[in-house]
Amino acid sequence: MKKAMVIINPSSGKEEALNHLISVEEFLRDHGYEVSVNKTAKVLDATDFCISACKDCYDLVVSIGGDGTIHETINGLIDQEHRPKLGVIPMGTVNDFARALQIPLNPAMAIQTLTSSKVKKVDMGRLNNQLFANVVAAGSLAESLSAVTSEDKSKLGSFAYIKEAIKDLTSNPALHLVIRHDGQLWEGESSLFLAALTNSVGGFENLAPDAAVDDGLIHCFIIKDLNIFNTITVSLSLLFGNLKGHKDVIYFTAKHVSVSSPESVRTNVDGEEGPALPIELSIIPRHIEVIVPDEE
Ligand SMILES: Nc1ncnc2c1ncn2[C@@H]1O[C@H](COP(=O)(O)OP(=O)(O)OP(=O)(O)O)[C@@H](O)[C@H]1O
Repeated sequence: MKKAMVIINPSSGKEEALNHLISVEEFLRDHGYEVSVNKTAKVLDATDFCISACKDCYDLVVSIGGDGTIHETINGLIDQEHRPKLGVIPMGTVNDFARALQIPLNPAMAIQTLTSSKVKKVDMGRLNNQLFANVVAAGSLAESLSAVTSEDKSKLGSFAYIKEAIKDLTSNPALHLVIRHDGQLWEGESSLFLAALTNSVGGFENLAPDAAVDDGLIHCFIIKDLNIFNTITVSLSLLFGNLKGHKDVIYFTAKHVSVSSPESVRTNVDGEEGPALPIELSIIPRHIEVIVPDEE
């Protein structure tokens, strides 16, 4: 019999994940799976559950939660001989990973995709010794994005990030960053460095419109030191999907990137607080298999 492990974060989004648990279990059982359910209670529980799913040769791991839960789940796949397929029921406030893969944000519809015959091989990023699925951000802005409250995200959606960004860019100085990418060097003052694997970042599905989930590339944006006027124009470019065309934004793609700073700088990884600089980023092409909706 096929085996599915459900990893559910009851605290994600508006704390409604548990309302959908029985439907997920019933749907999987009706489709021939033996189902085990693991509820997360604290940081890294999802990673530990996913490691045991790999060791016990599960066919499928279903992550019910937000991008942070997916981040912790995929980190259980590192260096495992057997890697189950991943199914996603988006229950977070932003759900970038689901958006990028066109997985329905409506939970009842997302459940139906779990038996889709379409499986997509998706790139993963490696940051030092962990994986990331969506985005790494560094700079004072990244630190304040980590501080966006769940309450604000639920109320304002992606605009919670714009609100925090404008507050940050108008009050904090830019940082000195040293960025090496595929043999090239950029050094200067920057308000934010972003490395994206998918088109959707912070709920803005247009942030990196060229980023395909399986293109083997890290899509990088260096946002230079901004004054208040440029902060507004950069925010508008972001909204209208032309961030890379803004005169104060440097855009490039790479397979290896290192970021360091003489200052003490923290990062944000897949929406959660990440390690301090320096960081090394690389791409692991088509590393995990995600169940996505069948073609219309
Ligand atoms: N039972 C729990 N109570 C509180 N926090 C939890 C629990 N289980 C896991 N966590 C933590 O929740 C965070 C992940 O939340 P997740 O990102 O899934 O939801 P979200 O923040 O609402 O969604 P999004 O990232 O899409 O905005 C991780 O830091 C994880 O360690």
